[in-house]
Amino acid sequence: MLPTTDFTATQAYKYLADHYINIAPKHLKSFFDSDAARFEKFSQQFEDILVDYSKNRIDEETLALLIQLARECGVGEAIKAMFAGERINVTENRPVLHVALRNRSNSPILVDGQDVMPDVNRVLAQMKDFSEAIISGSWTGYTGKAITDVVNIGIGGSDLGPVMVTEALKAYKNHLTLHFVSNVDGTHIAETLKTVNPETTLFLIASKTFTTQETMGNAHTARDWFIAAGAKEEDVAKHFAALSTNSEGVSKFGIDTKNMFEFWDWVGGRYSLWSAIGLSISLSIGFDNFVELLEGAHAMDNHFQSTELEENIPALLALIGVWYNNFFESETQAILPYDQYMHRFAAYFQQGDMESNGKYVGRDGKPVDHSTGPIIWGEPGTNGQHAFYQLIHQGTKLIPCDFIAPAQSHNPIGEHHPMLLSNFFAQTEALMNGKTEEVVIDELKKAGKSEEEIAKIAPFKVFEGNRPTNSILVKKITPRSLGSLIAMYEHKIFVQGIIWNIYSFDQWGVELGKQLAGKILPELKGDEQITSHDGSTNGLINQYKAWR
Ligand SMILES: O=P(O)(O)OC[C@H]1O[C@@H](O)[C@H](O)[C@@H](O)[C@@H]1O
Repeated sequence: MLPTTDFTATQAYKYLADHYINIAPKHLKSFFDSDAARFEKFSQQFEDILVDYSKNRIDEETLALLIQLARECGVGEAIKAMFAGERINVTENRPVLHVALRNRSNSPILVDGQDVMPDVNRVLAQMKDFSEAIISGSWTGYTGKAITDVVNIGIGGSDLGPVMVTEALKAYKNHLTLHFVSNVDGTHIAETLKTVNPETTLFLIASKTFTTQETMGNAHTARDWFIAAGAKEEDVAKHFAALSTNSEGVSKFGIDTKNMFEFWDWVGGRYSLWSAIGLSISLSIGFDNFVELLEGAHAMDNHFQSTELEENIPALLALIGVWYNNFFESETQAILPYDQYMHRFAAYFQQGDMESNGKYVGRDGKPVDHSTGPIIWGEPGTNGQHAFYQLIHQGTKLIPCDFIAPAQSHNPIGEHHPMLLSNFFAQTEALMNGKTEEVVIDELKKAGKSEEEIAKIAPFKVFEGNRPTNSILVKKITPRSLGSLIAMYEHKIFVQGIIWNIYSFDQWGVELGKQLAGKILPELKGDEQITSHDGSTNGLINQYKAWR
């Protein structure tokens, strides 16, 4: 079971609080000035991924204390408990075993004495056969034509992972066109259906619970559209498949359970892209590439499981995050991929991180007395540079940033990639070093400005720097390296949840809004005035009724 250590009561926390007083006034630049080997000391390479965390406001003592903190909080024991299939998702009484989905070593993982690997392998084999049949065209639609378009209907974890990965690995994509419908806003499904042909479209209804309002609404609309186009009930089997844990719900919807790709309640929605939920990935890039993605994640799992904390990449990233979150009191964490294909990576980890660690109740059932999960955000470079980097460079908030870039581009056109990478390198350097007043004045003098002009403008051109970043340089974004990267962030989130003494694998916080929407929906039907809510909610509903 997981420990319930109050992390602010640990010895290491107290040491870190004192140590922070020494580190806070130091400029990041000075750490490099005083240690020629800093890059070697504060970077780790895992396969084709180099993680450089040397541009952080840490020294060797900081890391040693953070590692002591991890030990006092039982991170090592927690890792063992997760991989052993213990029910560490206590509030839902479930194990947390997305690692089993990519357990390529096939070593047994027991849940209640039962090895889960035969089931995992069975569904993988089913995904392989299905993907091959669809891709090769041997699976045909109701008029005998091969499938050309795949529409994944799902939301949250049943959407974001497949979207992010199929986009990130677009360079590996085959002839199938992928579409993703998530929003219950009718516009999403309507605009998608305009672009596809019922005879050649496969719908994947992706929902762990098969009860999610948005997904069920979109799935029914897709089915009605399919039938209205001239297909018969019995044709549904050729065009609809379900990715779910709920076989009863799937049959009720009218999908033959032969077309159901199963997963299990020990797979969290936001950790499910490795499961049957990844079928759209396998269809888009082929099953062999999907397996490569799993292999990459498995390699990172092995690293995470067997490497001492001092060299454990997910743990180190987690600890550095805790340092900023709880000692520097930074509120957010930016994820900035310098890779256009990875344009949904930050959005994916908004769910991954914020749904996991956005909690104020500790594992002891009491409100915590410290800050927990950060606000995750980001956009691909260089777009972000021309939008929000101003605040990162000169704003009043400390924003730790992860910069991610591939050394090799899938589209090495002219000078584009060196241009992109020059920005990747320049930004972290600029954020660290800043620009002193002296340099600014010198530049202005050289530009022929008068003393008076210089005095007026110089303060605005100074950058204080000292802004921390991690740089994650990947040789190339391949299915394998992407798998490792995703797993790296998943485990980082896990370690932080353990340290913050919260449960990272439930999501009760999304329930209240759903419940209230369920109550409000029938109230929207008639024309009568609504008075059952507070003044604001009543006023808004009644105005909606007047205007619709
Ligand atoms: O896959 P399902 O059951 O339709 O759920 C979709 C999403 O539903 C949300 O309510 C949950 O917060 C997410 O974690 C989940 O991924």
